[in-house]
Amino acid sequence: MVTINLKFDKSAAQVLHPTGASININKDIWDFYTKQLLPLFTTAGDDGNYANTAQCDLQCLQALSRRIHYGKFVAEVKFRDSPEEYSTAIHAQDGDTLMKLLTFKNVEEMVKRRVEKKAMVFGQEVTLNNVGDNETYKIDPSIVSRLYDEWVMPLTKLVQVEYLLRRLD
Ligand SMILES: O=C(O)C(=O)C[C@]1(C(=O)O)C=C[C@@H](O)C=C1
Repeated sequence: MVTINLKFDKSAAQVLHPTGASININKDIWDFYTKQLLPLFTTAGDDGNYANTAQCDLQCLQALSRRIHYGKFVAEVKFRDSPEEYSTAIHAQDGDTLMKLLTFKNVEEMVKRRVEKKAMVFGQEVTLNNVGDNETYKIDPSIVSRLYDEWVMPLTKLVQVEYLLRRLD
């Protein structure tokens, strides 16, 4: 059982429809993180750094969970922008149409390029004599782009669909 709690302050929570609180996909996040993402940038073996590793895993999982569950707020904004359009699909409980309505491929492409660039800029090894080595990064920037393409954005959209399906309850 994965229990990573998100703490939104009270005023933020009131922006959402109350049933939004019941949406929690931390189990899916745990699964892709441990089974698919970690093997992309770790090597098998035991370096003995258990405490540091656990702390870093926890930070990553919390950051991912927060980012993905923010989809509730994005969905609320989208609903308020076009209530009629979304309501028709919600009344029909049509998740596929909701998914189409809330998807913006051009934005997704921009996000992927931006996170890859960020991983290049902030993931450089900086030494005194050599500020920034363009060849060596702490994490392969293309994996960061893939992380968003294959898991972060799809799961953010899943949260949005789940939220919208219950938005008129
Ligand atoms: O920007 C939006 O409209 C979002 O819903 C966020 C997001 C994302 O996760 O970054 C998700 C779906 C869209 O297709 C584009 C981007």
